[in-house]
Amino acid sequence: MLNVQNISFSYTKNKTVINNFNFTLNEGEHLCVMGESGCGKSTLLKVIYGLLDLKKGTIFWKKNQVLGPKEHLVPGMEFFKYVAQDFDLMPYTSVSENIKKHLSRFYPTESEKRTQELLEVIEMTAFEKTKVKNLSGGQKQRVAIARALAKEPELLLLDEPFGQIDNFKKNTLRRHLFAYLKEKNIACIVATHDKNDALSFADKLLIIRNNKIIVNDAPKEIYNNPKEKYVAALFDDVNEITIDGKTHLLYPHQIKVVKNSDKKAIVLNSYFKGSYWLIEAAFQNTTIYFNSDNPLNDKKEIALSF
Ligand SMILES: Nc1ncnc2c1ncn2[C@@H]1O[C@H](COP(=O)(O)OP(=O)(O)OP(=O)(O)O)[C@@H](O)[C@H]1O
Repeated sequence: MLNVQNISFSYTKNKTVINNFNFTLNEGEHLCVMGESGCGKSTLLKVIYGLLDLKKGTIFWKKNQVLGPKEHLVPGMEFFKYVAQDFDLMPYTSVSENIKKHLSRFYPTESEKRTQELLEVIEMTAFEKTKVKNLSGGQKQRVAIARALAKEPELLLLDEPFGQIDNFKKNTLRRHLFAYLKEKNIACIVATHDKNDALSFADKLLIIRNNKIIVNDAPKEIYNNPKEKYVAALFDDVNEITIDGKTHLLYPHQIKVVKNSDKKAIVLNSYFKGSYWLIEAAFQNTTIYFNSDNPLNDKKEIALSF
């Protein structure tokens, strides 16, 4: 189990980036870390991997304490792997050599089998002989993930793992990768801006705001009962609507157009979203967003139900 206890970290004296974080993660569990840009997601991964020295607190993986560069000559924990945003690969060697570099040369058959297995997970079998320098950003990102998995770490730390990968590939890669991690009982922590990483695949979701953890729970709980607008806005457009003196946070799919109601709005815009339209409308001195099967005419008055 990963046990993060009362940790704090700052790069400079007067600005704390991680302020008293506490959480645990079991073996094989999958945690997503979300929050606005600059809130400290990447820093948290680096601290857990042992690349930075903590100001306060402790991190343990089972009985082993994670130590920073001050106390650990070669930074980075042996049973962890960390894939940074700038995946540092060997550009002049092939995709399969990059993966194999981390496998034992004494067992060539095993090593080849494992490389093939990982090439399949990242859907790069066709590129096994291609030099890394000739790959696209997204392809390099996939090779970096396979390389990190080569030695089967106990904990995998991924920083925006699908940031450079197109939607089509991203969806299959996510499914393959997270199923593979579960099958091998590899725990993982993913720093992401993408709600799909969290909602469909994470066991737990941790949300950071102003350098503090504000929520740590199952993604479904957080999505269904967002504690504040900041949290709901990580998943979708969110409407803050006051009804009878009480403020409600509503996602666009929770507002419907009806024939009659006392809640009237004026349509401002309709945005095509593929399988539905997102309607922008003026309601009680504020702008709201909701979904509709069809576009609505600008300036039209409509009745809504929440
Ligand atoms: N090496 C550094 N030296 C000083 N400050 C840094 C350093 N790296 C990051 N920071 C600052 O620490 C804060 C947290 O940065 P971090 O990269 O962890 O955020 P993040 O949540 O991962 O952001 P993003 O989502 O944009 O990747 C930011 O204010 C950033 O400017």
